Parts: sequence; structure tokens; C-alpha cells
Amino acid sequence: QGTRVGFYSGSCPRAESIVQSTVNSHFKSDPTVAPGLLRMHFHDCFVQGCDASILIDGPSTEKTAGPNLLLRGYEVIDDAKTQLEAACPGVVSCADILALAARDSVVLTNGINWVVPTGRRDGTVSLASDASNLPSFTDSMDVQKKKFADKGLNTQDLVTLVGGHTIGTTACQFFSYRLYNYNSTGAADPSIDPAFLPQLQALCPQDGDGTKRVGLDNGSANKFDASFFTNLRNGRGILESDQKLWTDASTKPFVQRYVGGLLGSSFNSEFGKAMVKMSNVEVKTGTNGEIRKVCSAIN
Ligand code: HEM
Ligand SMILES: [Ca+2]
Ligand SMILES: [Ca+2]
Repeated sequence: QGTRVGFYSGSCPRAESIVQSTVNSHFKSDPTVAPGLLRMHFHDCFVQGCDASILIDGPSTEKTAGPNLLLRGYEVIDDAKTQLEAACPGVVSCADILALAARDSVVLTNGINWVVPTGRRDGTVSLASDASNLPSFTDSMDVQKKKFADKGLNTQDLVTLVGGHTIGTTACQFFSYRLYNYNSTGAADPSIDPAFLPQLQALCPQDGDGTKRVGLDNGSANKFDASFFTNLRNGRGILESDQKLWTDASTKPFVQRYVGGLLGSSFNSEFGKAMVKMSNVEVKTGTNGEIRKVCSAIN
């Protein structure tokens, strides 16, 4: 009663290629949709499972919650859904579209390709108050591990999946507190490489524009590679939660394994495996949930 590879091979054989070509065409005009869709899928899976609850419009739905305000790429899912409804009405779930689009986004940024089991159904509940399940960049490592464990994801999965930060950007508002008066010390977060600090301060001046965006993987924000982990080893993580993966003894060995060298290449294949795991969190299948007609509204 789970998801399976090729769920649509009989009912909508072009489903996966329609999603892929839609993601590709949006990516060409706006490459930020790739990190946007990967993050959106993660935020979907952690709240009510991977059921497209994140896509529902309304006054107090998930997308209105703080951690979801900067998600991007909704237009890509809507576009794919429109084309899928024309090709095979009522067949392909929005939850599957999002899971497939996340994989296609990784492929477009030169990451690994993996096979996405499908057959998810769409949820009918979306509440902003449920977004507290999502990890925050200020969470302690214990809290982060607990939030992942609650979804059946272990410490290795956590480190591997946060490696999704190898692409994309963050707004200055989420890390500039580390650069100037960290924990009221009057100095910067000591885990930041002193040679890197002035660069970050130049990107995010004190009392500057908090909405300005900075790459999460310094020097490699457009490429899906293991560079993110090398940056962590070198004190060049951007979010406090990312840098903690290196400073915390329980996660450091996993970071070390992905850093550079011959084993650096293992990150991509482990990421694919961890994504399959995350994409199956609390999925609705069979007769649970529904197949939405429009991804932004329940039927
Ligand atoms: C401890 C867990 C995590 C925390 C605290 C966290 C936090 C954040 C924050 C604060 C941002 C910046 C948002 C913005 O300014 O727009 C971000 C961006 C991002 N996150 Fe995470 N994240 C976590 C795990 C993950 C996971 C598991 C994935 C995917 C598998 C992921 C994928 C992304 C991507 C791709 C971006 C860039 C988004 C963009 O460029 O629009 N994150 N994350
Ligand atoms: Ca969800
Ligand atoms: Ca990268």
C-alpha cells in the first residue's frame, strides 16, 4: 500500500515527461525555481506528509506560516498540473508532481538522477499551525534530530538531506545575527572562518537589507555537489544550523565522509536514497486523500 515506481505507466504514460519538460522550461527563464522546488517538497513532506498540503491557498493554510513565506516555484506546479489535466484528467496527484519536480530540479543543477516511486494522493488539510514541525535554523541539534526522527529519518538522513543547501540562497535576515553581536557577545559567531567573516559582512551589512540573498553553498550555489560539506569543514556554512553539522560531534562524522576526496562523490548517491525516504514520509495512497483538480485548492 505504498508508492511504487511507474505508478502512472498505464494511466498516464507521459506524466513524468510532462513534469520534467515543465520544470526544464521554467528553469531556463528562472533558475531559482530549482532550489525553490526542492525546498518546497521538503516543507510539504514534513507537514501532514508528502501530500501537497503546502500548495493549498487560503487565509491560514500552511503557505501562510512563517517558515513557508519565501517558498518559490508554485507557478511551475500549477503549469504542470494544467498540462497533466489536459493529457490525463483526474489522474496525477499534485503531491507526485511536487516529488517529481524536486528530483528534476536536482538533475537540472547537475545532481544525481534517481527513480521516484509515485502513487501519492493529495491531502485535504492544510493548517499554518502545523508548520511548527519544520526545523528552524535556530533549533539545537537535538531538536533538529528529534524533528527528523519524528518523520522516520535518522541522523545520517538529516545530514544528507540538509546537503540540499548545496543549491539555492538564503535571505540575510536568517543569518546576519551571526555576523555582528552573536548571543550578545559583541563579536561574530566564533564558528565562522575569520577569513570568511568580512566577506559575509560585506554581503549583509549591519542594519542592511534583510531580504538580500546569499548563496547557501559559498562559491557553488548553482551546482549540486559536495562543496557544501567542504564549506562546513572550513567554517564557511551560512546558516547557524548548517555550521552546527560540523561543530556537533554527532553529525560531524557524516559531514567528514562527504567532504572532498574520493568519497566526496558518495554524497550524490546518498542524497538520492535519502530523498526517496523523505518523499515517502506519511504518504496517502490507495483510497486515502484525493486527486486534486487544481493544486491550490481541495476538490
Ligand atoms: C535543519 C533543517 C533545515 C533548516 C533549518 C533549513 C533552513 C533553511 C533556510 C532558513 C533557508 C533560507 C530560506 C530563504 O531565505 O528563502 C533554506 C533554504 C533552502 N533549503 Fe533548507 N533547511 C533545512 C533543511 C533542508 C532540507 C532537508 C532541504 C531539501 C532536501 C532543504 C532545501 C533548501 C533549499 C534548496 C533552499 C534554497 C531555497 C531557495 O533558494 O529558494 N533544506 N533552508
Ligand atoms: Ca504536506
Ligand atoms: Ca553546490
